[in-house]
Parts: sequence; C-alpha cells; structure tokens
Amino acid sequence: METIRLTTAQALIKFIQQQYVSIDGEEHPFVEGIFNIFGHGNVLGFGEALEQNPGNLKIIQGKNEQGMAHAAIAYSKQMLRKKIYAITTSSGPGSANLATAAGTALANNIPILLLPADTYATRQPDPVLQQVEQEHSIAITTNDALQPLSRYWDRITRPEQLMSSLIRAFEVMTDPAKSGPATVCISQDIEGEAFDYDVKFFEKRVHYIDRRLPNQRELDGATDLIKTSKKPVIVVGGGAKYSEAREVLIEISERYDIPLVETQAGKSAVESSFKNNLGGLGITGTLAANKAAQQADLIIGIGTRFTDFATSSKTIFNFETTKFLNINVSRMQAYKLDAFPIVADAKSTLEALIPMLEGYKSEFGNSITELKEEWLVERDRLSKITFNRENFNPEIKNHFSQEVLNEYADALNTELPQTTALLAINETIDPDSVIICAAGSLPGDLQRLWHAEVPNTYHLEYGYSCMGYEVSGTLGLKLAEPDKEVYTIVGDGSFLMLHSEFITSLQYNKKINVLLFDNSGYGCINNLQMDFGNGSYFCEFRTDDNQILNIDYAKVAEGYGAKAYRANTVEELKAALEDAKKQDRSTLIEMKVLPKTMTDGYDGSWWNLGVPEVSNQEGVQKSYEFKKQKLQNAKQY
Ligand SMILES: Cc1ncc(C[n+]2csc(CCOP(=O)(O)OP(=O)(O)O)c2C)c(N)n1
Ligand SMILES: O=C1C[C@@H](O)[C@H](O)[C@@H](O)C1=O
Ligand SMILES: [Mg+2]
Repeated sequence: METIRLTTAQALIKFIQQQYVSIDGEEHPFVEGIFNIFGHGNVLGFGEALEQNPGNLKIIQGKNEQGMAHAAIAYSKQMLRKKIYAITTSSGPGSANLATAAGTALANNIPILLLPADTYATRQPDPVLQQVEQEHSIAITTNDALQPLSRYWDRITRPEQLMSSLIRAFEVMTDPAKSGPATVCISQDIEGEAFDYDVKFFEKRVHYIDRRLPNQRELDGATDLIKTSKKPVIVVGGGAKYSEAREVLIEISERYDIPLVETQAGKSAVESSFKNNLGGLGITGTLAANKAAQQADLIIGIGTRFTDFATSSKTIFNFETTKFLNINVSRMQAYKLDAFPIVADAKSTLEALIPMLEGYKSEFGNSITELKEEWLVERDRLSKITFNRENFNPEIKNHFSQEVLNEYADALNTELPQTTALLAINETIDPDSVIICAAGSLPGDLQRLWHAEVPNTYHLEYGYSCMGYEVSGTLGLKLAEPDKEVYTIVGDGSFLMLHSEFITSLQYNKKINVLLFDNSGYGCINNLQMDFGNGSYFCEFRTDDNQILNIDYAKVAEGYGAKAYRANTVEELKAALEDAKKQDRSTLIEMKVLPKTMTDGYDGSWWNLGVPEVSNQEGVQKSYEFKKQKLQNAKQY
C-alpha cells in the first residue's frame, strides 16, 4: 500500500480539498474555505497544516466563533447547500461558542463542518488550560455539549480514526434528507501526531446529490388526493427552494388554480408578484395566505417542517375536514400531521404529478386574485403610516399611551414607523439584492410585507430565529453573492447581541450593508408580554431612572471604519440607501423607529404560548381562558 506520512490536521486539510459534489450533472468542490480563530488548541496543529497546504481554500479569520459559524451557515444556505465553509476553533470556550451556531445549522438543516479542538488524548497535561472537569467522568469535555446540536458528531483520539470519521461526516452533509452540522472534535495533541495514511484516502471523491424520485404508489395516492379535493393549498417550504422547484410550482399552481403560501424558508422560491403567490402563512403571515389556508380541504406541504410559529400548523387548519399531503426528502418530516407522505425530491415529484392531474381545476377560481388584491391594499396602507403626537393609533394597539409614544419620539428624535421604513427599503434597493434577517419583530414584517421579485433573494433564518445571525450571516451572504448588494435587516437587540463579523467584512473588503432598526428595546417580546396581559417588564431599554437609551450606532460603525448614515425620515432613508450603493466598503444605516409600529397578527393565526394558569393580573387570566378555548380545536400532536 502506498502511504503518505501526515499529521492528523494535515490529513484533514488535504482530504477536505478533494471533496466534490455533483448535482444535476454539475460538479464542483464542496468546501470553499475555512474560518478560523486560533487558540492554543488549534494554532499549532490546524495552523501549521493550513499554512503549509491551503490549496484553493479561502482562509478567513473570524472575530467570534459563533459569528463566523453563522457566516458559514448563511453561505451554505444561500448556496442552496451546494457548498460549505469549515470552521476551526480552539478548545474550551472557543468550542463552546459554537453551540448556538450548531443549533442554528441543525434547526435549519444546513451543512457546515465544525472542527473544534479537544482536550489531550494522552491526558498527560490534564487539566489542560480551559478543560472542564466532571467528578463522574474524565471523558467528558466541552465538546460533548455539541452532540445534541450536531447531525453528526465524533471525537478523534487517534490519527487513523480520521479516515472513517470524515467519510461519514461528508456523507451526512451531502445527503439532503440528513443535511446539517457535522462536528469532528480533534484532541489537540492528535492534531499534530503523524500517521502513514493510505494515499487512496486523498483521491478525489464525488458525492452525488441525486434527486430522489417518487414511486408510483406515492404518485397515485397524491393524484387521488388532489383530484378529490376542492380547495388545495400548497405550502412552499425551504425544501422547495433547495430543490429549485420554482418553474414547476408556478406550473402546477397556474394550471390547476392552486394557491401558493410560503414559509420563511420557502419565501423567494417563487417571486412575490406571481399571481397565485399569497405570501407568508402562519402567525407572521398575510391575511390572504391565512384565509386560503382556513378554506383549504387539502394542504400540500412541500419541503416544510410545519413549525407551529411559521405556519400555525396546529391551529389554522380545519382538522375535521382538511387532509394533508407532504412531499419531503426527509421521511420524518413527511410523516407530520398524519399526512399522506411522499418521500422524494420536490421538483421531481411535481414534474411527475403535473401531467397526472390533467383535467383538474380547484374551486378557488377568481378568489385567489381577490384574496391577493385585498392583501395588497392592506400592504399599501402599512407603507404609508405616519406618526402624530395627538391621536396616533399604532399597529400594536393598547400597549403604550400617546404619552409614552411621544416620549420615544422625543428620546430617539424620530417619528419614523417601522412598516413605512421597511417598505421604503423594499422600493429602493435593487430587486436582485439579497436581504437577511433572523429574529425580533422584523421577520414577521418581512414575511408579510417583503416583495422578493428575484428567486433566492430573501434569506431568513427562522428555524432557530437566532439573534446575532443577522450581521454575521450577511458576511456569508456576501461570500456567496459577491456581485450583489447584500443587506442585513436587524433590530437593535440583535445587533447588540452579536455583530463582530461586521469588522471581518471590513477587514476583507466584503461589502455588506447593515440596516439597523433601533426601537430601543426587545420590541417583539415586549409586544408578547403585553398582548398576554402583563405589564411592560424589562423589554424596553431604559435606565434605572426610566430614561430611554439612545445609542449612537452610526458612531459605533464609523469607529470600525464603515460608512455610516443616520436616517429618521423616509427621504433620509432613501438618500442613504442610494448613497450606500455607491460605497465600496461596508455601510450601516441607523434608523430610529417608533415602538409598536411593526405589523400585528392577522385573523386566524395564533401561537400556543406558556400562559400562566393562575395570576393576579386580569389580562393574564383572560389570555389563559382564550388559550384553553383555542386548544379545544387544535391538533393535539
Ligand atoms: C440568541 C437569542 N436570544 C434570545 C432570543 C429571544 N428573542 C427573540 S426576539 C428578541 C428581541 C429582539 O429585539 P430586537 O432585535 O431589538 O428586535 P425588535 O423586536 O425590537 O424589532 C429576543 C430577546 C432569540 N431569538 N435569540
Ligand atoms: O421569541 C421569539 C418571538 C418572535 O417574534 C421572534 O421573531 C423570535 O426571534 C423569537 O425568538
Ligand atoms: Mg428593538
């Protein structure tokens, strides 16, 4: 056997450069690059291996392990899971910082390769710097915390273990049904230990991402269900986007009058202007989509996990009469809601189904257009909200008095409502630019209001809805879309939680644009607590003497070296957006927006929250009674 003597880290770096994927006949390398933050756990092993043999890998120094992993997730998500970045971190806190990102990748089914360093295999220096110690087991390290957050997890304590481990990791990451984070932890002494590796291990390896085809039984069952339904509705989930099913979704919808409604992950699989696209479903959905869903006697879930928030899946449908048909590459997902399951690729399934439905028409007829038009009137209204200091009735009603709203207007020196600002942005930025968001009130506003007219230009991380994904993710977006403008849509809370990769974007000249909506608080959570009968409690950003915090975020951005703008009117905002397009370095536009001016929920969408069963507050008691009533008609599982 021909062998090559390499350290474990050298072998790993050599191997990942030889991994290719083949999709629809196109082949390319799977690993684009590697983010790093070096510490004592990885600087010698991984650092040396990368310095000696970076090959074509793009090497990027991150500023926070979670942040750089979020950038990697966004890159992979935007590349429709066809390419990834790997991440090398030190041990202990460096790897612990990956936990949030691993969860984000897992919840969203996004492949990334996490390579945290681990404690010593020899245990000689134990406890090494940053090693935690448990009384009941010496084998547990910080990296065990990543096990439940990884789709694949392994610990390398011998150089030769690397071979079988990496083959498994890449098999998992390149399988659409299992895709998610692969975590390979490497004992830091083993990173540098050498072994005579079989040269075959380093030969080019192609992972075929084939489209799984539906079988005849599945197709017949689906045809029967659709043909016997009067009002079927298609839920376009993330799987439809990854499968690039745009054309077939439009075709089935147009030919058979079947409305499309979108999840956060599915939005922009089909452009918003498509006549039968009714927009977002669920608690953050549109009036049109939720009305169609309530009328439906068949829900066709395509590549959706049916999360209850993004689809109101357990409450919005009529469970006495509505049937479900799920098309999903994951058997686990396809089983949900007692559906008739088709375990197959979305695009291939629709291609096969379309001719089988010949002669069918739903009973929606013109009502799809009517629902859409009714919603567009509402959207237009939301674009024109203006504040006044006497009798302003915000979208989120009966929470703050006029006095408190005026206090915000004075403290933040603004009269800008959130929906007005957001729709001005939608109007001003180029349609092929890409926006990203993850948490707070903005995802709801976006799912309802944003018109994405170019496929794959709406990037929402709403599987984990992780604050801090937004700015970090935009760096990954720019790596995936180097020729487009990319925009972070972010609240002040999320910005404060994590924005360290903004600096990385400046460092490597990867221009991103941060659009910061500052309402001085955790606005959506404040809405939740007050909606359910509580007071305003620790969700506003107020000082001990009750003053509203006013942070100069533009100055913060300038301090980093970015071009910054302050825009508190629509005119200022539009001018800033136009000027930002001309810049070649990262920009930040700070908008002070009034609280309670985000969108509210529409009829039919409801969210099961942990409302206290007993409370002295009348509002809480009423909320609990309402919940009990709602749960009577909700699906129990
Ligand atoms: C990492 C993380 N921690 C906590 C939460 C819970 N959470 C969701 S939204 C939110 C507040 C968001 O505030 P901000 O970004 O200012 O947005 P706003 O709601 O004010 O528009 C919190 C604390 C979360 N989603 N992610
Ligand atoms: O708790 C939450 C409520 C949602 O409104 C928000 O978007 C999400 O980030 C969250 O965590
Ligand atoms: Mg806020």
